[in-house]
Amino acid sequence: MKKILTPNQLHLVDQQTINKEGINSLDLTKRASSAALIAMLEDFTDLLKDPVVLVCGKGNNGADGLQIAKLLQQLGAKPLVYLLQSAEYSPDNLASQKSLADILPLNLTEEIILPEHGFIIDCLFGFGLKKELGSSWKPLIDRINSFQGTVLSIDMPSGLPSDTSLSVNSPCVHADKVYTFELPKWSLLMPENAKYVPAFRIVSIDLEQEAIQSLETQNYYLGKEDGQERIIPRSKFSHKGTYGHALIIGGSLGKIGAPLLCSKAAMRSGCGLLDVLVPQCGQSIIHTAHPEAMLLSDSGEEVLRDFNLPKTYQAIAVGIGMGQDEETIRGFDLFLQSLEQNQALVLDADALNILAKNPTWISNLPKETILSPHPKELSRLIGEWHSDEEKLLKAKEFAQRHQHIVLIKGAHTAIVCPDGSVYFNSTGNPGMATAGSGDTLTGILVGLLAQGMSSTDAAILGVYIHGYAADLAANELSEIALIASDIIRYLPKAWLELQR
Ligand SMILES: NC(=O)C1=CN([C@@H]2O[C@H](COP(=O)(O)OP(=O)(O)OC[C@H]3O[C@@H](n4cnc5c(N)ncnc54)[C@H](OP(=O)(O)O)[C@@H]3O)[C@@H](O)[C@H]2O)[C@@H](O)CC1
Ligand SMILES: [K+]
Repeated sequence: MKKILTPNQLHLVDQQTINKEGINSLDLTKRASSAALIAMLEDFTDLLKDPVVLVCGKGNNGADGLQIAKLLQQLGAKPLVYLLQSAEYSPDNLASQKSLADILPLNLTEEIILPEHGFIIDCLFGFGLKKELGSSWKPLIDRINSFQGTVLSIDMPSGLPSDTSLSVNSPCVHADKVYTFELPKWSLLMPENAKYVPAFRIVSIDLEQEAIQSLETQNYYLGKEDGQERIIPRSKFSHKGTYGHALIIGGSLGKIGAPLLCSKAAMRSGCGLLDVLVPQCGQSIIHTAHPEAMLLSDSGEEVLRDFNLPKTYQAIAVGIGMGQDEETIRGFDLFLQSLEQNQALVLDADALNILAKNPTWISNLPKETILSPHPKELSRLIGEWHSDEEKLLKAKEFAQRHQHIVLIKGAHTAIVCPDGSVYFNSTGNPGMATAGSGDTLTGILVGLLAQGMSSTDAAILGVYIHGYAADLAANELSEIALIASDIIRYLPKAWLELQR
């Protein structure tokens, strides 16, 4: 997994890379620039043929821009290069200026000339931005944002501080894509910054891994290897008992689809045996639609009432489609009280709503329960927030206080752990914003927990593979047409790909 570091830490890693390799800062800037250009050319082949304007600042982000301009010239392109007028350029910036013949002066009072189409490469500020940009920057940033072509930002969209969220009123480049060096930056992952960063690509520049390892952080970005290394291998002499017995509790009249999706996803994630506890109205539905699952009977006709568990389970998921009938709430309370402290548990949907209304019941949850709320359910649990940062802080405070895992679902779902670590997911797409998507995640989680995985590992692998299956599905079916059943349908492919 990749660490998410602060600007000071990033500077340190740059410095240690320079020291360890015995190179100078300009060498690293050149390396970064050519890596960024290669990535941009892979994504936008027209970059060599359409008009390109580089807008460069006075620091090393600007130096990157000047070096990219030089490389573009060497490839036969004729980019326009604007450089911010300043009395204090960084040394790399000054050195890079020398290698370019035609540099146009950029000052905040004069409008830059832009072509009708093509590209702007935004190199005004990278992670060196110390605070939000003042209003004097607004005309220039507005001009860039009014450009009809494609805006590519180097390292950061200029104006977006890398380690905090931006206040709504400060000027900031709305990039079409950001090419960020080596490690993802905190603010690129915040949903409220989506308008500045609709997409980003991490460009490796071979920074010193030892230096990165030595730095402390609680924030991580998940990659494929993090999913891969958590996969449970299946042994030749194993049997269904080896892979755990899971239980799914949920459903109510009109909402039997939720536990059905959940149970299918659980078995498609490798658990050996699965029981489903639904009210009577759902039993034949589950039996017919998911013959691999076994049914437990509840005396409730339309809603769950008994929560009567005849045996013990390696993992239980509860809440999906359950509703909040008085009888269900009473049964759920008794169920919580009956749980062993080491019971692996996932709570979703109405289980969370009931908990939010009865916060003292939270103390009955086994440690490291995974809570998988959608945003409304999350706010009922942790209270309202005014920014992504506040949301994360509140979720973290909740996770640490109660020693549970809280999922903040969305683009880059955050897995907030009891020790304060936060893992941001890298898979998934907007096609997942559809009914039943959360039920499939809960199914995957309980399926993994049943196999004996720790809650943190199950959350990391579960969230990753859920998004990965949805990405494979969207590639073939489109984000628009994607439905939750497709995520389950593509789980086998996702597991195969992840095992490669
Ligand atoms: N060898 C390396 O280090 C490598 C670095 N790399 C590249 O360098 C970038 C980091 O470079 P950087 O540290 O020079 O910072 P950068 O983002 O260019 O901006 C700093 C300038 O902005 C100014 N400034 C700040 N806030 C401001 C504000 N609110 N309003 C106005 N001005 C403000 C600040 O001025 P000051 O306040 O210090 O006077 C300073 O002049 C990084 O993102 C990556 O692209 C890669 O090539 C890999 C190798
Ligand atoms: K930039």
